[in-house]
Amino acid sequence: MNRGHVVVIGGGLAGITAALDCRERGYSVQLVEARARLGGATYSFARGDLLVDTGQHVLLRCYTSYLDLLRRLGVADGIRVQTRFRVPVISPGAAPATLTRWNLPAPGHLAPALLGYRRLSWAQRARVARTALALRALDPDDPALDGQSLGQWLRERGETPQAVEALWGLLAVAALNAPPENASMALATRVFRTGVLDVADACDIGVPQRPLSELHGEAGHRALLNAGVEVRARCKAGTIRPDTNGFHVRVDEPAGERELVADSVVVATPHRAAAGLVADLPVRDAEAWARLSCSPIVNVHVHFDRRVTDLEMAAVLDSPVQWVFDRTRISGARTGQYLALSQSAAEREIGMRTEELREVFTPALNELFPAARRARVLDFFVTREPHATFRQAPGTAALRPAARTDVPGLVLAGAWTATGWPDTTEGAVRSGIRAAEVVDSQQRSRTSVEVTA
Ligand SMILES: Cc1cc2nc3c(=O)[nH]c(=O)nc-3n(C[C@H](O)[C@H](O)[C@H](O)COP(=O)(O)OP(=O)(O)OC[C@H]3O[C@@H](n4cnc5c(N)ncnc54)[C@H](O)[C@@H]3O)c2cc1C
Repeated sequence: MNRGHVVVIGGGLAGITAALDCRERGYSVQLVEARARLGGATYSFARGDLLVDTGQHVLLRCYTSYLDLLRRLGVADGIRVQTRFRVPVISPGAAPATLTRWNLPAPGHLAPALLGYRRLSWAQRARVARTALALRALDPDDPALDGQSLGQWLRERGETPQAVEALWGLLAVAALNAPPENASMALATRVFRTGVLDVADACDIGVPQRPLSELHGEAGHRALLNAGVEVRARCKAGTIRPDTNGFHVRVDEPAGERELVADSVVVATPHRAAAGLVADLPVRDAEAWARLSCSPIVNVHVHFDRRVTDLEMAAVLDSPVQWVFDRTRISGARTGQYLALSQSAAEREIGMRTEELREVFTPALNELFPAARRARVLDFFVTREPHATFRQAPGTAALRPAARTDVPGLVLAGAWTATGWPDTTEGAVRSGIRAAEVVDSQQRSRTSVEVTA
């Protein structure tokens, strides 16, 4: 049965999910993607003998929709989730600390680790416990929360700058790609409640064990073709024109320009591209989407000629390095050790040249890992994503649109839409699921009106 025809614009995780779900609901689907590959913001490239991910995409066990998508794509084994949350926290010249959870019901699962977290004084640890309980009582969907920053809220609870830096900020900067002073308290509440405080095992960290292009773009492409979706890569959507029967989508592809005709259109592009695509349509507040702005992520990649650390992953304090990941096995490196340093909210680093970054990060690694001083650097390179996420600042909840627009049949998806989640792989997948639900409910009500008319 064909319930109608859907064009999905954008082949990131949101578009892949929306296309698969629409197909499963009985629609014929075309997915158009401007680039030569699917996967959107998540991709890998070859450099020498390394397969490099442009960003380290970690997840939490509470990313249920994303993990379910990977099962549907047949690549669930490409993720390893810790059996129990454990993050080493290292800093130059100091004994490492560990953040971990115990097998206790929430929120007690974190109490032993907090008690043993030597980066904070006893008074600071007691304060953190009280603050965590207060945070647990907040509602992430409360619009008032979005008016303030995590930093301000923590200060009002008496959290010291050291506790913010060594604990709250450590997690928030990575999760929200924003420092606590610029992070929406509503999104921070979502991260800390859903990801850390409410359910004991929600915080277990998952790390992709295969390059992201394999996990998302290639597996997604295969699954879409198997499901019967027509995938048009190198196909950039230009304008969307509605008529009485649906939509005409003008696309530009290597063979030339053409028009696709659809009953429904899902726009699953980043927010600025989406605003451009709907600019001529009566979609309320589209011009405000630009105010979501962007936050950069920079990854510094260092390939040593030998092992310099046994850590697979660590958070770093008192150093320019934020997080370090051992990518040796996953990248297929044949010699030495390949580390990726992931720098979120990288406003400073995004404008620095590779040589300048080398001058900062080589000594920083030497301080963290003494074995690095004797190692030779085989390769040092940088990947910069200036538009990695939208700026997850106070006031952005009001700017994030719902999937349903004012134009029936025109539906939005993308990690930047109003999922209630931060700009994450989980948010992207949830937005795709929601977009397919809206397409289906609108199409059903339209066809039932036509039948009764
Ligand atoms: C460096 C980096 C690190 C990250 N780390 C993490 C992490 O650790 N954990 C986490 O959960 N999330 C992380 N994220 C965020 C996560 O990658 C995104 O939230 C998610 O991938 C967004 O998916 P999306 O489908 O909404 O958008 P996108 O992936 O941006 O996909 C949109 C697609 O639309 C296409 N497009 C745009 N315009 C057009 C057009 N006119 N016609 C056709 N196609 C078009 C684009 O080419 C793109 O493929 C990170 C992101 C980056 C960049």
